[in-house]
Amino acid sequence: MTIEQLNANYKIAGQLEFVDGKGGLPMIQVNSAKARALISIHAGQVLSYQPVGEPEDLMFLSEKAYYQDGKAIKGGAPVCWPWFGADPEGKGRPGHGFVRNRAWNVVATEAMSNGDIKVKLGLVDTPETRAIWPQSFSLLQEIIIGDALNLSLVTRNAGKETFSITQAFHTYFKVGDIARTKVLGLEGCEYIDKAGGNAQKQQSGAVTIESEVDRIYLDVGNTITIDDSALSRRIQITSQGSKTAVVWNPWEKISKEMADLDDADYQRLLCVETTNAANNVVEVTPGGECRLTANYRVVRN
Ligand SMILES: O=P(O)(O)OC[C@H]1O[C@H](O)[C@H](O)[C@@H](O)[C@@H]1O
Repeated sequence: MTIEQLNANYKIAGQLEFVDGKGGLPMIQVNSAKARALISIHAGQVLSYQPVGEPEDLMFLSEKAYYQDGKAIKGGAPVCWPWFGADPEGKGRPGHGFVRNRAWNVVATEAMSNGDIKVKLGLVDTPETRAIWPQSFSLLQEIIIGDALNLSLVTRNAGKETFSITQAFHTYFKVGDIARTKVLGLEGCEYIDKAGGNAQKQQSGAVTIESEVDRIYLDVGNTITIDDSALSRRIQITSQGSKTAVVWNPWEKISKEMADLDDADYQRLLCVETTNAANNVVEVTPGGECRLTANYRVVRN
């Protein structure tokens, strides 16, 4: 659909419109009484979210991000699906699955009675996706933009066999200064230290970032908080349908190596990802569905 057709079908006057985004990718701009947001239909990815009255975006979005078919957009809330991390079958398929670098469809937009804006984006299997992953599926992402940002990813098995998935909202949060940022809520959790030879360790106290951090926390609770003293804010992440969480910061060397990150970006980003990863594999039976939800809210004292 063209931008004109999308606007004719789904625009919400004064609050939501479709625009030609960077790289000519179609995007959704939300500007309501509660918040501003930018969503890329390509990749089904929220790129920006800022509640009214908050001085800063919640999300980090790289100045050097790619905006092209076949590439992931570095920043915002990428969707990793139907696997998190490297190809689980070692066949050389793309890391983090294949839905974060292809076009999704607009399913619906809605102005809710409480002033929130709801956007539904979808993706179903095609010959192209079945060549990568031989399953019939229907994926629906519900994005609710209000005082908080609520993301839900609903996986439906449209085939005849049970399939297994891992998945993530691989969200990049903006932080004022990584050296003054802590992650709370993971105290005492076991984690797989991907930057440390996949050793299993136990978290003692708050998570602080002083070098590359790439960890899958296991059996986590449903609330994790980013405490960012440089921006004087805390971001509360509440999840449902997830028993693992990933904390990632590339630190200096990887920031320099990644062409879609600026050298110093590790100082201003932190990924805290709501996941089904590692041992938290989810089975979806024919006709069945599973739902992964992440809710992001700025909390001030
Ligand atoms: O650069 P990407 O493919 O988006 O991946 C960025 C990072 O994502 C996750 O957090 C993984 O745990 C990391 O191992 C990976 O490096």
